[in-house]
Amino acid sequence: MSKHVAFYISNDENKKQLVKDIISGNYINEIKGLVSAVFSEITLSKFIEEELRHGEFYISTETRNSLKNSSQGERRKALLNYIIAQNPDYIIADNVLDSLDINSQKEILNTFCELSSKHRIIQIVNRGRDILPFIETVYKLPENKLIPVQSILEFDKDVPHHFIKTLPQFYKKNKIQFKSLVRFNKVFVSYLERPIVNSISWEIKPGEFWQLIGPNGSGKSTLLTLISGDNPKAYSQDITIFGMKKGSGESIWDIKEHIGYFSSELSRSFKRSDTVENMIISGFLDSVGLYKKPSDRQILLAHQWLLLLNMDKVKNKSFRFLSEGHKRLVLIARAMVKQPALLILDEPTNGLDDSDLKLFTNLINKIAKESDTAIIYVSHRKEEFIKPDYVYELVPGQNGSIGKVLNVH
Ligand SMILES: Nc1ncnc2c1ncn2[C@@H]1O[C@H](COP(=O)(O)OP(=O)(O)OP(=O)(O)O)[C@@H](O)[C@H]1O
Repeated sequence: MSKHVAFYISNDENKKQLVKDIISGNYINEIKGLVSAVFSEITLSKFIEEELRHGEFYISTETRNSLKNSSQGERRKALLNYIIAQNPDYIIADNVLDSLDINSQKEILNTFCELSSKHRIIQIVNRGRDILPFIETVYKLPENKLIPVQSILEFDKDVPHHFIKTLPQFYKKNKIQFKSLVRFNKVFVSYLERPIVNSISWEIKPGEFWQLIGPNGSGKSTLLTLISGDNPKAYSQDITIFGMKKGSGESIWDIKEHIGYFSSELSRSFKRSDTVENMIISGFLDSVGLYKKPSDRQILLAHQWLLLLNMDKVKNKSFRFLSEGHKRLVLIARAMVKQPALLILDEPTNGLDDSDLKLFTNLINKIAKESDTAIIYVSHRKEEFIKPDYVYELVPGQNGSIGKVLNVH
């Protein structure tokens, strides 16, 4: 078998099991008993858990921050440096380019290219375009059998991914009509005296579709937490959310009521075995699991979403056993059932395979077109299928990132 190989898998395949099987030498006999290191989200989550449990940093970032308080990109860079210091015989690299801005992608690619001259690299990948340049053979794993992929074109099979029905239009009685959803006026945030964002003036109006971009650590998630009410630093700033000035006595629920939220981490955090239908209905209550009897109207609306997603036949199945792509569709429906004024999508396509990516982005474009919900879509990748109305870019500087509205048309 060639030295550097990739396993091209879909979101349906069990990645944890695959990593175990690789390490135990089930697929590549020569690596049995050698020292491995795994570069993946799962490894990072384990280190973050250790940090929380023992209060000790096993890995720290360039800014000497804990992993928990670091941005996604900073975490990945820190993990790679840690792995290099361990000097393993081989590295299993899972979704290498996820969560990284273009410059960090280049940096990590270069590092992996250098590493490949000394260490065997085994890549796990679910997007054709992410296959590392030095990979010699790509395998698929139908029924756990290794089948070499003959041509890269195999990844671009054009499967139809449309949603035929229109979006459920079951409007809320007494729906509040906002003039403006989010208004930041010269917002400044620092952590431990390090300025993060500086003089951010940004307004989001009803129905607008914004993409928020900026390199790793530029403050994108920080801005989202200022909006969603999770960041106490918002109170000392001139921020108005849904017509309420921050610090004017509004509760976190006054804000959350109007926000639908989705991140790729969210789909991993649901570990209970709720049905697909209950999962959607729980979006009305912002709860994990369903503790109240839903109303007829709530059930009807959830069914309309199930029909739209073509998932009415699996409504009684456990959410946990859906493919990653289908889980995300259900979680978008969950975020949308209450017809929020604002839908926040934080790196929503991380880890999606080629096929699920198309399905997912089609749903987002449909929501942008057919509903009056405004969208903030945070992503590093230029998602070719996503068509925002506006792009807001965070540009880092010594005094924190400043914001720029880019012309997309
Ligand atoms: N609670 C905190 N304490 C200390 N530093 C923090 C905290 N939260 C965020 N930071 C720092 O603020 C900076 C901005 O982080 P943020 O997560 O907003 O960036 P980002 O643009 O979303 O990055 P990425 O794209 O990599 O996720 C980072 O350097 C991060 O380490």
